Amino acid sequence: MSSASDHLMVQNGRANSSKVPVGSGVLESTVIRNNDIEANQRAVTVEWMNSIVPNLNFPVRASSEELRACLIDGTVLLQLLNKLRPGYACKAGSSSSENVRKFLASMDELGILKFELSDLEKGSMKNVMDCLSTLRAQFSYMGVVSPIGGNKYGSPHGDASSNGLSSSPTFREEKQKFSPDSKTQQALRSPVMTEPSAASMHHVVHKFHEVFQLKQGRYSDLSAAKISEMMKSNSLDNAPTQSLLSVVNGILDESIERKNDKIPHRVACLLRKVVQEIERRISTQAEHLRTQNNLFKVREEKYQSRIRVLEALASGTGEERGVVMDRLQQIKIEKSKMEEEKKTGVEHVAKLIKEQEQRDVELSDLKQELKLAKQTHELHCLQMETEAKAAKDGLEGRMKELEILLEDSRNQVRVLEAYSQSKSNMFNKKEHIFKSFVEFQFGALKELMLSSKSIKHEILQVQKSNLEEFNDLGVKLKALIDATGDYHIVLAENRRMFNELQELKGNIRVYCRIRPFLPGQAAKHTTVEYIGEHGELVVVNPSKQGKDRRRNFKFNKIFGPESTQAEVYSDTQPLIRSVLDGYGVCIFAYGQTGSGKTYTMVCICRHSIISCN
Ligand SMILES: Nc1ncnc2c1ncn2[C@@H]1O[C@H](COP(=O)(O)OP(=O)(O)OP(=O)(O)O)[C@@H](O)[C@H]1O
Repeated sequence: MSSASDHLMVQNGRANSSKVPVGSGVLESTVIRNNDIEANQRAVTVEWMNSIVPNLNFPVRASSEELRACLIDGTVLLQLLNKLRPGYACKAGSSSSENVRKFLASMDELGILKFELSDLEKGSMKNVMDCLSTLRAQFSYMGVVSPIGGNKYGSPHGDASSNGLSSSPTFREEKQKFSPDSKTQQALRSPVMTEPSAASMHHVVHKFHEVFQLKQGRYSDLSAAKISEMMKSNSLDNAPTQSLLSVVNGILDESIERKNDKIPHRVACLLRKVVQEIERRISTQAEHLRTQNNLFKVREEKYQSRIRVLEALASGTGEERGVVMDRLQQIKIEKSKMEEEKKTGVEHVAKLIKEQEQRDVELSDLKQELKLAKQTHELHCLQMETEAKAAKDGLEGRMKELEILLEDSRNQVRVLEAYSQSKSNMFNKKEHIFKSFVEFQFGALKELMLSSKSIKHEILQVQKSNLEEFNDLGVKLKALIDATGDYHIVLAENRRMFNELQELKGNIRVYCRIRPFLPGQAAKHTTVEYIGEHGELVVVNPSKQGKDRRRNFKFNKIFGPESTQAEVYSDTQPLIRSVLDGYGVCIFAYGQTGSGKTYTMVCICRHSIISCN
């Protein structure tokens, strides 16, 4: 047992052995001792929980609130229960209260005084710790037969002597070897070995059904090896008591039926083993009952001491009365404080009532505002509905228009698709034409390239021939240039000679041109009598006599009435050449009006333009 447990036992011993004195000091010391006992009991229980639930490591001297925080969700309680009752396999639920209820139901099943859910939530933790302490004590001291085995598979409540086993010589001999005390101590020393788990119990039951119950009535036929195997294994220790009793009854019935009072040796050994096991369990159970009895005695002593304390208080001395008066004074002070708090509370309530009235007024105002807002909102809703209806109608109309537009658009799309298709066909045709054109152009280009090559070749040949011709022409041109030089010299000489000839003809020359009669002139009577080849002119004036009648004139040349403009120009043409050669020349006409000056100089011909030219 742990140190905490030892300490608890010492404290329990002191509490039990001490006599309760009369007076408040005694009361206080008793209360303190009871508190110490509870604290130690709690520490032992916590240490026991730490040893069973893995990784719990809860502080041994934890406070009530710390314990409450640890146990409130019920998972630790269910873990504890699953460790103590492996076959129970109680899973944690969705809520903490569900877990705690499962644990409490299991406590009901085990017959342990349980606590209430409210105790764990907000009440005293003492009831909780008492329950856990009882659970610890039950599983620690019951040892051999667990509450599960006892309840589920039958407990050895029956008296062993009733089966006649106590009268058996074999039983008496073995009973001396395996006394209850030694077995109990063994059970207390190794509770795990003597306490069958649910899983092992199930296995053993199955095995016993196979080996014993299925072959009931034929125990004598069991082989020695089978019996020794069963006796060697520890499965007999873990077997349910009901099965063990069934085996004993079966063997005894078999022996009675045979009526020869002989039991085979191996069956007798098995019988002895089974009886020893039953005896051990009975003794363990008796030990447990004694332990429980002691616990109940301890509790009775505790309650007796409390009763005595209360009686001492009830019949206390003057000193106690003083203590009581002091206590009463304190209570009065607390009462006055509470009355003040109550007064403050009343004022606070009045204040709250006023505030509530204000809130009511505000609430009524708010209700009015809410009503107005509701009406406004309803009007607004109606208006909105009207607008929504109008908008809906408009949207429907718009939808119809859009549908018509959509249909038009689809038609246009179809037209455009057809147009696009025709365009595409046209483009394909054009592409085909263009390709053929390009091919034709490529062919033509090739022909052109070939012809270009031939032309280039011809040009080169022509250039070659031209070069030859140019060379020949150069030679000829050189000869011509030489000849031209001679020509210029000859020309200059000729010009010089020409001008000299003009000078020889006379620098001042007088020509006479006789105008013919103009059409429409009445008297066509001429006065020119003679025109000589070398410029002689004879004019006759019939109105005069003598030498004035005939007058002779001499000119460089005379142009008669039949002379043309060409004839006049041919005689003056060399003068123009002299002008070009740089000589000064002046030609002017002289005569009376209408004599033909302009006609001769300007050459405006009215009748014979050709002749003028
Ligand atoms: N040789 C000619 N042959 C025929 N007609 C001529 C000839 N000479 C002059 N005429 C005619 O005579 C007319 C007068 O000629 P023109 O005007 O040349 O005279 P003019 O001397 O210039 O006169 P004016 O001094 O008044 O200017 C014109 O009608 C012209 O055609």
